Amino acid sequence: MTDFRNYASAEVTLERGPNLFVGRNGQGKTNLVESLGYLATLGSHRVSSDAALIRQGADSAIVRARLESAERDLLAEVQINRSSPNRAQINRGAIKPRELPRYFSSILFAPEDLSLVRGEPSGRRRFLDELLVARNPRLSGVLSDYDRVLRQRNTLLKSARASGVKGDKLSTLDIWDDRLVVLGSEIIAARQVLVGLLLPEVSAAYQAVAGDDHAATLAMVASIRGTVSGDDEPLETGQEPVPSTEIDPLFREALARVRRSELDRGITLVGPHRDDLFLSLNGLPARGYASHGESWSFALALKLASAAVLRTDSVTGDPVIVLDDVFAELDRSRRERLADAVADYEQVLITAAVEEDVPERLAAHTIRISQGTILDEVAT
Ligand SMILES: Nc1ncnc2c1ncn2[C@@H]1O[C@H](COP(=O)(O)OP(=O)(O)OP(=O)(O)O)[C@@H](O)[C@H]1O
Repeated sequence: MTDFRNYASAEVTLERGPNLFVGRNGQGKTNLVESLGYLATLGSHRVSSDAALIRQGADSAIVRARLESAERDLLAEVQINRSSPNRAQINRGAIKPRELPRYFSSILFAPEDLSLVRGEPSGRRRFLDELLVARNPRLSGVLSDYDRVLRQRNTLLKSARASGVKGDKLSTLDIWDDRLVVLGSEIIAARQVLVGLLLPEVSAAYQAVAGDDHAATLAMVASIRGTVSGDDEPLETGQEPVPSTEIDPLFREALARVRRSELDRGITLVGPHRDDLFLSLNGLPARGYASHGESWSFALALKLASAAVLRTDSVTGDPVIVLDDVFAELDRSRRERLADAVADYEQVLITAAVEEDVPERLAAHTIRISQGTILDEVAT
């Protein structure tokens, strides 16, 4: 890392299996794993803009990683720039930054994950979309095109509202509707397939971390079916997937149905940006019903399930598992069960302020961090 967060320059060697980063609060443990997360997702789990990732006073940050697996040995690099587009390289050859996730995958567990269960639908949509892109980087283009069309369509709806609805505005709206439906249907279909893959993994992972079978399930709730999720009210039920050939016509019908309200409100009311992932435990919605401990187990189960899905079909092989500050949040038995659940992943990175919170078998390679400096590496 160069000029990444509080690191002026630092280099660290990671071993196969577990690597534990320890240090007092605010020393740079999370910053370090965040830099690797950036290579995998081109984003941070803590901030939505890149500016905070660049060291104060510097113009750009660089993250460079040597990625080694049975089949290949790559040098991946990303330069995050304050005032020009980011740049990326593989083996010193330029690539588009958005292609990086093709080469490296990682699943990050963090205290913020609790909001996957208890928070707003937008967090669950982001969770699904990051996993979609990790499995199929081409979809990042589809997702960003959809966002662009959505913004433009909303602008048009607002201006139609302001100026009184005229015929020419409506025919332009029809063109945007078509783009919205084509891109949005692809996203809805891909999310449904993903949820189908996650489903068996989530129930197994929940049992593995909680030690109980609480019948953890998940299902998409599609706004094109008429179930629009309010951002603050928990949903009461999930739904069967929409057959893939029916998504496009259902989307068009839904747009026709809500057109008047859309023109009144100046926003797009149906589409994948309004969908939710419904989570339930023992037949009850997890959001609003599950206890704190159950919600944590569910959040961990979602992340473990993502890792299991990536491991079976990603060209990048096992995702690197990153457990950022999670052990402090868990009771002893869940700590042990989480350690067991990640034990057979090729590489696991753990951060902790209190070393004793982490099960001993994960402390084989311990790295101490203080004030943005990698102090020493202790092999125990
Ligand atoms: N862009 C930046 N430039 C300089 N310093 C930064 C930047 N971003 C964050 N920092 C500093 O990094 C430190 C936080 O590091 P980090 O979040 O990695 O802590 P941590 O070791 O994981 O701590 P904790 O155990 O509390 O989670 C803070 O002191 C913060 O001021």
